[in-house]
Amino acid sequence: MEKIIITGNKPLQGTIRVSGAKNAVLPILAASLLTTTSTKLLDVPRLADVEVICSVLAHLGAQITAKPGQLAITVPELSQTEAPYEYVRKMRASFLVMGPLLARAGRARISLPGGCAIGTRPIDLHLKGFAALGADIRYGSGYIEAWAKQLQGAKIYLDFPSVGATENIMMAAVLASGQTCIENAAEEPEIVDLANFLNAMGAQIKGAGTKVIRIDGVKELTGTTHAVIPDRIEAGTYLVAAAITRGSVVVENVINDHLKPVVAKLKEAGVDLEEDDNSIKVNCPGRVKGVDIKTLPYPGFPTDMQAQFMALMAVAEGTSIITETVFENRFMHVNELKRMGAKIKIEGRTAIVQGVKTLTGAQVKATDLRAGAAMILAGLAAAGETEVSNIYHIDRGYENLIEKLQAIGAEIKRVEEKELAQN
Ligand SMILES: CC(=O)N[C@H]1[C@@H](OP(=O)(O)OP(=O)(O)OC[C@H]2O[C@@H](n3ccc(=O)[nH]c3=O)[C@H](O)[C@@H]2O)O[C@H](CO)[C@@H](O)[C@@H]1O
Ligand SMILES: C=C(OP(=O)(O)O)C(=O)O
Repeated sequence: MEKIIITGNKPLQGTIRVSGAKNAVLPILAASLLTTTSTKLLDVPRLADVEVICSVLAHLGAQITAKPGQLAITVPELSQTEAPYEYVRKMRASFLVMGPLLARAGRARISLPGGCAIGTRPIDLHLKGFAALGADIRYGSGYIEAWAKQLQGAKIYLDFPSVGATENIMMAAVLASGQTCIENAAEEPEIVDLANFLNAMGAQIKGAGTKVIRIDGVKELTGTTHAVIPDRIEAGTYLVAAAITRGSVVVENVINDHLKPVVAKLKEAGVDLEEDDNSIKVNCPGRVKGVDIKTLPYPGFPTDMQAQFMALMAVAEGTSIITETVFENRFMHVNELKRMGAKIKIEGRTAIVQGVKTLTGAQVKATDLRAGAAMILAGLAAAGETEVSNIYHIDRGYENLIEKLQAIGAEIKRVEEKELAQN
Protein backbone atom coordinates (compact mmCIF):
# COMPACT_ATOMS: atom_id res chain seq x y z
CA MET A 1 0.00 0.00 0.00
CA GLU A 2 1.23 3.46 -0.81
CA LYS A 3 1.17 6.55 1.35
CA ILE A 4 1.73 10.24 0.76
CA ILE A 5 4.32 12.04 2.90
CA ILE A 6 4.24 15.81 3.17
CA THR A 7 6.64 18.15 4.91
CA GLY A 8 4.49 21.21 5.40
CA ASN A 9 4.59 24.87 6.31
CA LYS A 10 5.98 26.08 2.95
CA PRO A 11 4.20 28.73 0.86
CA LEU A 12 3.30 27.38 -2.59
CA GLN A 13 4.37 29.46 -5.54
CA GLY A 14 3.97 29.14 -9.30
CA THR A 15 1.40 27.98 -11.83
CA ILE A 16 -0.71 24.84 -11.66
CA ARG A 17 -2.90 23.49 -14.47
CA VAL A 18 -6.28 21.93 -13.84
CA SER A 19 -7.23 18.69 -15.65
CA GLY A 20 -10.52 17.65 -17.25
CA ALA A 21 -13.39 17.12 -14.82
CA LYS A 22 -13.87 13.66 -13.34
CA ASN A 23 -17.58 14.26 -12.77
CA ALA A 24 -18.05 15.38 -16.39
CA VAL A 25 -16.04 12.68 -18.11
CA LEU A 26 -17.72 9.78 -16.26
CA PRO A 27 -21.29 10.42 -17.53
CA ILE A 28 -19.94 11.41 -20.95
CA LEU A 29 -18.12 8.09 -21.22
CA ALA A 30 -21.34 6.32 -20.22
CA ALA A 31 -23.18 8.31 -22.92
CA SER A 32 -20.80 7.03 -25.58
CA LEU A 33 -22.78 3.76 -25.31
CA LEU A 34 -25.67 5.54 -27.07
CA THR A 35 -24.19 5.28 -30.56
CA THR A 36 -22.65 2.65 -32.83
CA THR A 37 -20.25 5.25 -34.26
CA SER A 38 -16.99 6.48 -32.85
CA THR A 39 -16.64 9.15 -30.17
CA LYS A 40 -13.43 11.01 -29.38
CA LEU A 41 -12.91 12.72 -26.04
CA LEU A 42 -10.23 15.31 -25.34
CA ASP A 43 -8.93 16.62 -22.00
CA VAL A 44 -9.60 13.27 -20.36
CA PRO A 45 -7.91 13.08 -16.96
CA ARG A 46 -5.88 9.98 -16.03
CA LEU A 47 -7.76 8.83 -12.97
CA ALA A 48 -8.65 5.54 -11.32
CA ASP A 49 -12.37 6.31 -11.81
CA VAL A 50 -11.86 6.79 -15.56
CA GLU A 51 -10.17 3.37 -15.69
CA VAL A 52 -13.11 1.81 -13.88
CA ILE A 53 -15.75 3.26 -16.22
CA CYS A 54 -13.62 2.24 -19.22
CA SER A 55 -13.52 -1.33 -17.95
CA VAL A 56 -17.32 -1.27 -17.54
CA LEU A 57 -17.67 -0.01 -21.13
CA ALA A 58 -15.22 -2.63 -22.42
CA HIS A 59 -17.22 -5.31 -20.59
CA LEU A 60 -20.34 -4.05 -22.39
CA GLY A 61 -18.65 -4.29 -25.80
CA ALA A 62 -16.85 -0.95 -26.26
CA GLN A 63 -13.61 -0.74 -28.21
CA ILE A 64 -11.47 1.88 -26.53
CA THR A 65 -8.17 3.37 -27.62
CA ALA A 66 -6.25 5.74 -25.42
CA LYS A 67 -3.65 8.43 -26.09
CA PRO A 68 -2.40 10.90 -23.47
CA GLY A 69 -5.41 13.05 -22.57
CA GLN A 70 -7.63 11.37 -25.16
CA LEU A 71 -9.97 8.43 -25.48
CA ALA A 72 -11.68 7.09 -28.60
CA ILE A 73 -14.69 4.85 -27.94
CA THR A 74 -16.71 2.79 -30.39
CA VAL A 75 -19.51 0.46 -29.42
CA PRO A 76 -20.53 -1.22 -32.70
CA GLU A 77 -22.59 -3.76 -30.79
CA LEU A 78 -23.44 -4.28 -27.13
CA SER A 79 -22.08 -7.63 -26.03
CA GLN A 80 -23.77 -7.35 -22.63
CA THR A 81 -26.40 -5.30 -20.87
CA GLU A 82 -25.24 -6.18 -17.39
CA ALA A 83 -22.85 -4.25 -15.13
CA PRO A 84 -21.83 -6.63 -12.36
CA TYR A 85 -21.01 -5.98 -8.71
CA GLU A 86 -17.24 -6.07 -9.26
CA TYR A 87 -17.43 -2.78 -11.24
CA VAL A 88 -20.22 -0.95 -9.41
CA ARG A 89 -18.61 -1.82 -6.08
CA LYS A 90 -15.43 0.00 -7.17
CA MET A 91 -17.26 3.11 -8.31
CA ARG A 92 -20.88 4.13 -7.79
CA ALA A 93 -20.88 6.21 -10.99
CA SER A 94 -20.85 2.90 -12.92
CA PHE A 95 -24.62 3.03 -12.34
CA LEU A 96 -24.71 5.77 -14.98
CA VAL A 97 -24.64 3.12 -17.72
CA MET A 98 -28.23 2.18 -16.88
CA GLY A 99 -29.85 5.08 -18.78
CA PRO A 100 -27.80 4.59 -21.97
CA LEU A 101 -28.31 0.78 -21.92
CA LEU A 102 -32.07 1.16 -21.50
CA ALA A 103 -32.17 3.68 -24.34
CA ARG A 104 -30.05 1.64 -26.74
CA ALA A 105 -30.88 -1.97 -25.88
CA GLY A 106 -34.21 -1.65 -24.08
CA ARG A 107 -32.83 -3.46 -21.06
CA ALA A 108 -30.18 -3.23 -18.37
CA ARG A 109 -29.18 -5.20 -15.30
CA ILE A 110 -26.94 -3.32 -12.91
CA SER A 111 -25.64 -4.22 -9.50
CA LEU A 112 -27.12 -2.06 -6.74
CA PRO A 113 -24.49 0.57 -5.89
CA GLY A 114 -25.21 0.55 -2.14
CA GLY A 115 -24.03 3.26 0.22
CA CYS A 116 -20.55 4.63 0.72
CA ALA A 117 -18.54 6.47 3.36
CA ILE A 118 -20.31 9.79 2.79
CA GLY A 119 -23.90 8.56 2.94
CA THR A 120 -26.49 5.95 1.99
CA ARG A 121 -26.83 7.41 -1.50
CA PRO A 122 -30.03 5.79 -2.74
CA ILE A 123 -30.91 5.61 -6.44
CA ASP A 124 -34.67 5.92 -6.08
CA LEU A 125 -34.80 9.11 -8.16
CA HIS A 126 -32.99 7.45 -11.09
CA LEU A 127 -35.46 4.56 -10.96
CA LYS A 128 -38.54 6.80 -10.61
CA GLY A 129 -37.36 8.58 -13.75
CA PHE A 130 -36.89 5.34 -15.71
CA ALA A 131 -40.31 4.12 -14.55
CA ALA A 132 -41.91 7.39 -15.67
CA LEU A 133 -40.32 6.83 -19.10
CA GLY A 134 -42.17 3.48 -19.22
CA ALA A 135 -39.50 1.07 -18.00
CA ASP A 136 -40.44 -1.97 -15.91
CA ILE A 137 -38.14 -2.34 -12.94
CA ARG A 138 -37.36 -5.39 -10.84
CA TYR A 139 -35.01 -5.84 -7.87
CA GLY A 140 -33.40 -9.08 -6.82
CA SER A 141 -30.12 -10.70 -5.73
CA GLY A 142 -28.43 -7.33 -5.33
CA TYR A 143 -29.30 -6.25 -8.87
CA ILE A 144 -31.74 -3.88 -10.52
CA GLU A 145 -33.17 -4.91 -13.80
CA ALA A 146 -35.04 -2.53 -16.07
CA TRP A 147 -36.54 -3.07 -19.48
CA ALA A 148 -38.77 -1.26 -21.99
CA LYS A 149 -39.48 -1.95 -25.66
CA GLN A 150 -39.46 1.77 -26.40
CA LEU A 151 -39.08 4.47 -23.77
CA GLN A 152 -41.76 7.18 -23.93
CA GLY A 153 -41.12 10.82 -23.10
CA ALA A 154 -42.65 11.95 -19.79
CA LYS A 155 -42.75 14.75 -17.26
CA ILE A 156 -40.47 13.90 -14.32
CA TYR A 157 -40.21 15.95 -11.15
CA LEU A 158 -37.13 15.20 -9.04
CA ASP A 159 -37.75 15.49 -5.28
CA PHE A 160 -34.12 16.59 -5.00
CA PRO A 161 -31.93 17.96 -7.82
CA SER A 162 -29.78 14.82 -7.97
CA VAL A 163 -26.83 15.12 -10.33
CA GLY A 164 -26.70 11.41 -11.17
CA ALA A 165 -30.48 11.04 -11.59
CA THR A 166 -30.61 14.08 -13.91
CA GLU A 167 -27.78 12.60 -16.01
CA ASN A 168 -29.13 9.06 -16.10
CA ILE A 169 -32.66 10.20 -17.02
CA MET A 170 -31.31 12.61 -19.65
CA MET A 171 -29.31 9.77 -21.26
CA ALA A 172 -32.35 7.46 -21.21
CA ALA A 173 -34.64 10.14 -22.67
CA VAL A 174 -32.53 11.18 -25.67
CA LEU A 175 -33.70 8.17 -27.71
CA ALA A 176 -37.25 8.00 -26.23
CA SER A 177 -40.27 8.80 -28.37
CA GLY A 178 -41.70 12.25 -27.66
CA GLN A 179 -40.68 14.91 -25.16
CA THR A 180 -39.28 14.45 -21.68
CA CYS A 181 -39.27 17.28 -19.21
CA ILE A 182 -37.12 16.99 -16.09
CA GLU A 183 -38.26 19.44 -13.43
CA ASN A 184 -36.17 20.40 -10.41
CA ALA A 185 -33.20 19.10 -12.40
CA ALA A 186 -29.64 19.47 -11.13
CA GLU A 187 -27.93 22.56 -12.59
CA GLU A 188 -24.28 21.54 -12.16
CA PRO A 189 -21.82 22.46 -14.95
CA GLU A 190 -21.22 18.73 -15.51
CA ILE A 191 -24.90 18.38 -16.54
CA VAL A 192 -24.36 21.11 -19.12
CA ASP A 193 -21.21 19.41 -20.42
CA LEU A 194 -23.09 16.12 -20.82
CA ALA A 195 -25.96 17.89 -22.60
CA ASN A 196 -23.50 19.66 -24.93
CA PHE A 197 -21.90 16.31 -25.74
CA LEU A 198 -25.28 14.66 -26.39
CA ASN A 199 -26.48 17.59 -28.51
CA ALA A 200 -23.28 17.38 -30.59
CA MET A 201 -24.25 13.72 -31.17
CA GLY A 202 -27.63 14.84 -32.50
CA ALA A 203 -29.75 14.92 -29.34
CA GLN A 204 -32.31 17.68 -28.76
CA ILE A 205 -31.80 18.89 -25.21
CA LYS A 206 -32.74 22.36 -24.05
CA GLY A 207 -32.43 23.99 -20.65
CA ALA A 208 -29.44 22.08 -19.23
CA GLY A 209 -27.96 24.25 -16.49
CA THR A 210 -31.43 25.38 -15.38
CA LYS A 211 -34.06 23.69 -13.22
CA VAL A 212 -36.10 22.52 -16.24
CA ILE A 213 -34.56 20.36 -18.94
CA ARG A 214 -36.58 19.46 -22.05
CA ILE A 215 -35.48 16.57 -24.22
CA ASP A 216 -37.08 15.80 -27.57
CA GLY A 217 -36.32 12.20 -28.37
CA VAL A 218 -34.47 11.47 -31.63
CA LYS A 219 -34.14 8.21 -33.60
CA GLU A 220 -30.37 7.89 -33.40
CA LEU A 221 -27.18 9.58 -32.30
CA THR A 222 -23.81 9.72 -34.02
CA GLY A 223 -20.33 9.93 -32.53
CA THR A 224 -18.62 13.28 -32.08
CA THR A 225 -15.44 14.88 -30.73
CA HIS A 226 -15.75 16.64 -27.40
CA ALA A 227 -13.37 18.35 -24.99
CA VAL A 228 -14.24 17.78 -21.33
CA ILE A 229 -14.65 20.89 -19.13
CA PRO A 230 -11.97 21.67 -16.52
CA ASP A 231 -12.47 20.18 -13.07
CA ARG A 232 -13.91 22.89 -10.83
CA ILE A 233 -13.31 20.80 -7.69
CA GLU A 234 -9.67 20.16 -8.54
CA ALA A 235 -9.33 23.90 -9.24
CA GLY A 236 -11.00 24.77 -5.93
CA THR A 237 -8.67 22.37 -4.11
CA TYR A 238 -5.61 24.17 -5.56
CA LEU A 239 -7.06 27.60 -4.71
CA VAL A 240 -7.31 26.42 -1.12
CA ALA A 241 -3.78 24.92 -1.30
CA ALA A 242 -2.44 28.38 -2.15
CA ALA A 243 -4.48 30.06 0.59
CA ILE A 244 -3.70 27.52 3.34
CA THR A 245 0.07 27.73 2.70
CA ARG A 246 -0.07 31.56 2.42
CA GLY A 247 1.33 31.27 -1.07
CA SER A 248 0.93 32.90 -4.44
CA VAL A 249 -0.33 30.57 -7.16
CA VAL A 250 -1.94 30.90 -10.60
CA VAL A 251 -4.52 28.18 -11.16
CA GLU A 252 -4.84 27.72 -14.92
CA ASN A 253 -7.51 26.15 -17.13
CA VAL A 254 -10.56 27.13 -15.12
CA ILE A 255 -14.03 28.31 -16.03
CA ASN A 256 -14.46 31.16 -13.56
CA ASP A 257 -18.24 30.95 -13.60
CA HIS A 258 -18.11 27.38 -12.28
CA LEU A 259 -16.02 28.50 -9.32
CA LYS A 260 -18.19 31.42 -8.21
CA PRO A 261 -19.37 29.94 -4.89
CA VAL A 262 -15.84 28.88 -3.92
CA VAL A 263 -14.23 32.13 -5.01
CA ALA A 264 -16.88 34.15 -3.12
CA LYS A 265 -16.13 32.29 0.12
CA LEU A 266 -12.35 32.58 -0.31
CA LYS A 267 -12.73 36.34 -0.85
CA GLU A 268 -14.94 36.58 2.23
CA ALA A 269 -12.16 34.79 4.16
CA GLY A 270 -9.76 37.54 3.07
CA VAL A 271 -7.93 35.74 0.25
CA ASP A 272 -6.85 37.98 -2.61
CA LEU A 273 -8.05 36.50 -5.92
CA GLU A 274 -7.52 37.95 -9.39
CA GLU A 275 -9.69 36.35 -12.04
CA ASP A 276 -8.59 36.24 -15.66
CA ASP A 277 -10.18 34.67 -18.72
CA ASN A 278 -9.19 31.13 -17.87
CA SER A 279 -7.09 31.44 -14.76
CA ILE A 280 -7.29 32.63 -11.19
CA LYS A 281 -4.36 34.10 -9.30
CA VAL A 282 -4.38 33.54 -5.55
CA ASN A 283 -2.37 35.64 -3.15
CA CYS A 284 -2.57 34.99 0.52
CA PRO A 285 0.32 36.37 2.54
CA GLY A 286 -1.47 36.14 5.91
CA ARG A 287 -3.89 34.09 7.95
CA VAL A 288 -7.46 33.81 6.61
CA LYS A 289 -10.60 34.73 8.58
CA GLY A 290 -13.17 32.16 9.62
CA VAL A 291 -16.32 32.22 7.45
CA ASP A 292 -19.48 30.12 7.50
CA ILE A 293 -20.41 27.79 4.67
CA LYS A 294 -23.43 25.67 3.84
CA THR A 295 -23.21 23.09 1.07
CA LEU A 296 -26.01 23.13 -1.47
CA PRO A 297 -26.71 21.93 -5.00
CA TYR A 298 -25.14 24.16 -7.70
CA PRO A 299 -24.90 27.15 -7.78
CA GLY A 300 -24.55 26.76 -4.02
CA PHE A 301 -21.28 25.90 -2.29
CA PRO A 302 -20.24 22.40 -3.52
CA THR A 303 -20.26 19.53 -1.06
CA ASP A 304 -17.18 18.26 -2.92
CA MET A 305 -15.25 21.30 -1.57
CA GLN A 306 -16.53 21.10 2.02
CA ALA A 307 -13.69 18.98 3.44
CA GLN A 308 -10.98 21.07 1.76
CA PHE A 309 -12.58 24.29 3.00
CA MET A 310 -12.77 22.86 6.49
CA ALA A 311 -8.99 22.27 6.41
CA LEU A 312 -8.57 25.97 5.59
CA MET A 313 -10.98 27.04 8.32
CA ALA A 314 -9.06 24.86 10.79
CA VAL A 315 -6.20 27.40 10.60
CA ALA A 316 -8.33 30.52 10.18
CA GLU A 317 -8.67 33.33 12.65
CA GLY A 318 -11.96 32.96 14.50
CA THR A 319 -14.75 30.41 14.35
CA SER A 320 -16.59 29.11 11.32
CA ILE A 321 -19.77 27.11 11.04
CA ILE A 322 -19.81 24.52 8.27
CA THR A 323 -23.15 22.94 7.43
CA GLU A 324 -23.39 19.92 5.15
CA THR A 325 -26.86 19.59 3.63
CA VAL A 326 -26.21 17.34 0.61
CA PHE A 327 -24.81 14.16 2.19
CA GLU A 328 -25.73 12.95 5.66
CA ASN A 329 -22.31 11.62 6.67
CA ARG A 330 -19.67 13.80 5.08
CA PHE A 331 -17.65 14.74 8.16
CA MET A 332 -15.28 11.76 8.27
CA HIS A 333 -12.31 14.12 7.84
CA VAL A 334 -13.09 15.86 11.14
CA ASN A 335 -11.44 13.22 13.32
CA GLU A 336 -8.42 13.15 11.03
CA LEU A 337 -8.06 16.95 11.14
CA LYS A 338 -8.35 16.78 14.93
CA ARG A 339 -5.35 14.41 14.95
CA MET A 340 -3.40 17.33 13.47
CA GLY A 341 -4.52 19.71 16.20
CA ALA A 342 -7.69 21.15 14.66
CA LYS A 343 -10.45 22.21 17.06
CA ILE A 344 -13.73 21.01 15.59
CA LYS A 345 -17.03 20.04 17.19
CA ILE A 346 -19.81 18.29 15.30
CA GLU A 347 -23.45 18.99 16.08
CA GLY A 348 -25.66 17.03 13.70
CA ARG A 349 -25.02 18.30 10.20
CA THR A 350 -22.93 21.22 11.42
CA ALA A 351 -19.25 21.42 12.25
CA ILE A 352 -18.06 24.25 14.44
CA VAL A 353 -14.45 24.98 13.59
CA GLN A 354 -12.43 27.10 15.95
CA GLY A 355 -9.34 28.11 14.02
CA VAL A 356 -5.91 27.38 15.50
CA LYS A 357 -2.63 29.12 14.67
CA THR A 358 -0.91 26.01 13.33
CA LEU A 359 -1.63 22.37 12.65
CA THR A 360 1.02 19.76 13.36
CA GLY A 361 1.95 16.87 11.10
CA ALA A 362 0.48 13.48 12.02
CA GLN A 363 -0.41 10.08 10.61
CA VAL A 364 -3.87 10.44 9.09
CA LYS A 365 -6.00 8.61 6.57
CA ALA A 366 -8.04 9.56 3.55
CA THR A 367 -11.53 8.36 4.45
CA ASP A 368 -12.95 9.32 1.05
CA LEU A 369 -11.78 11.28 -1.98
CA ARG A 370 -12.30 14.86 -0.79
CA ALA A 371 -11.48 14.00 2.83
CA GLY A 372 -8.17 12.79 1.39
CA ALA A 373 -7.69 16.10 -0.41
CA ALA A 374 -8.36 17.88 2.88
CA MET A 375 -5.59 15.84 4.56
CA ILE A 376 -3.16 16.81 1.81
CA LEU A 377 -4.07 20.49 2.29
CA ALA A 378 -3.75 20.27 6.06
CA GLY A 379 -0.39 18.52 5.61
CA LEU A 380 0.85 21.28 3.30
CA ALA A 381 0.09 23.85 6.01
CA ALA A 382 1.15 21.85 9.06
CA ALA A 383 4.43 22.08 10.88
CA GLY A 384 6.41 18.85 10.50
CA GLU A 385 5.59 15.68 8.61
CA THR A 386 2.18 14.33 7.67
CA GLU A 387 1.65 10.79 6.47
CA VAL A 388 -1.59 10.15 4.58
CA SER A 389 -2.75 6.55 4.12
CA ASN A 390 -5.63 5.05 2.07
CA ILE A 391 -4.57 7.25 -0.81
CA TYR A 392 -6.43 5.14 -3.39
CA HIS A 393 -9.36 7.42 -2.57
CA ILE A 394 -7.32 10.43 -3.71
CA ASP A 395 -6.25 8.67 -6.93
CA ARG A 396 -9.94 8.49 -7.91
CA GLY A 397 -10.09 12.21 -8.55
CA TYR A 398 -6.75 14.05 -8.75
CA GLU A 399 -4.56 13.62 -11.82
CA ASN A 400 -0.80 13.81 -11.10
CA LEU A 401 -1.46 15.39 -7.72
CA ILE A 402 2.06 14.84 -6.40
CA GLU A 403 3.82 16.14 -9.54
CA LYS A 404 1.54 19.17 -9.79
CA LEU A 405 2.09 20.15 -6.16
CA GLN A 406 5.85 19.49 -6.33
CA ALA A 407 6.04 21.86 -9.32
CA ILE A 408 4.73 24.72 -7.16
CA GLY A 409 7.14 24.04 -4.33
CA ALA A 410 5.44 21.47 -2.14
CA GLU A 411 7.56 18.91 -0.36
CA ILE A 412 5.37 15.91 -1.04
CA LYS A 413 6.06 12.36 -2.17
CA ARG A 414 4.39 9.02 -2.61
CA VAL A 415 6.05 6.07 -0.93
CA GLU A 416 5.47 2.35 -0.52
CA GLU A 417 4.67 1.36 3.03
CA LYS A 418 7.69 -0.99 2.93
CA GLU A 419 10.03 1.96 2.29
CA LEU A 420 8.58 3.72 5.32
CA ALA A 421 9.22 0.71 7.54
CA GLN A 422 12.87 0.60 6.42
CA ASN A 423 13.54 4.26 7.28
C1 LIG B 1 -19.75 11.13 -10.25
C2 LIG B 1 -20.37 12.37 -9.76
O1 LIG B 1 -20.76 13.24 -10.52
N1 LIG B 1 -20.45 12.52 -8.42
C3 LIG B 1 -21.01 13.73 -7.88
C4 LIG B 1 -22.51 13.62 -7.87
O2 LIG B 1 -22.85 12.45 -7.12
P1 LIG B 1 -24.33 11.89 -7.18
O3 LIG B 1 -24.86 12.04 -8.54
O4 LIG B 1 -24.31 10.54 -6.58
O5 LIG B 1 -25.05 12.90 -6.20
P2 LIG B 1 -26.57 13.28 -6.14
O6 LIG B 1 -26.72 14.70 -6.58
O7 LIG B 1 -27.36 12.24 -6.84
O8 LIG B 1 -26.85 13.16 -4.60
C5 LIG B 1 -27.22 14.26 -3.79
C6 LIG B 1 -28.14 13.80 -2.67
O9 LIG B 1 -29.31 13.22 -3.23
C7 LIG B 1 -29.55 11.95 -2.67
N2 LIG B 1 -30.18 11.08 -3.70
C8 LIG B 1 -29.59 10.96 -4.92
C9 LIG B 1 -30.15 10.15 -5.88
C10 LIG B 1 -31.33 9.45 -5.58
O10 LIG B 1 -31.89 8.69 -6.40
N3 LIG B 1 -31.89 9.61 -4.35
C11 LIG B 1 -31.35 10.41 -3.40
O11 LIG B 1 -31.87 10.54 -2.29
C12 LIG B 1 -28.16 11.46 -2.28
O12 LIG B 1 -28.21 10.44 -1.31
C13 LIG B 1 -27.51 12.72 -1.77
O13 LIG B 1 -27.86 12.95 -0.44
O14 LIG B 1 -23.07 14.79 -7.26
C14 LIG B 1 -22.70 14.97 -5.88
C15 LIG B 1 -23.44 16.19 -5.37
O15 LIG B 1 -22.98 17.33 -5.99
C16 LIG B 1 -21.17 15.10 -5.78
O16 LIG B 1 -20.83 15.13 -4.43
C17 LIG B 1 -20.48 13.92 -6.46
O17 LIG B 1 -19.11 14.19 -6.56
C1 LIG C 1 -18.26 12.14 -4.02
C2 LIG C 1 -17.52 12.21 -5.12
O1 LIG C 1 -17.54 11.33 -6.15
P1 LIG C 1 -18.51 10.06 -6.32
O2 LIG C 1 -19.90 10.57 -6.54
O3 LIG C 1 -18.00 9.40 -7.57
O4 LIG C 1 -18.40 9.22 -5.08
C3 LIG C 1 -16.56 13.32 -5.35
O5 LIG C 1 -16.09 13.50 -6.49
O6 LIG C 1 -16.25 14.04 -4.39
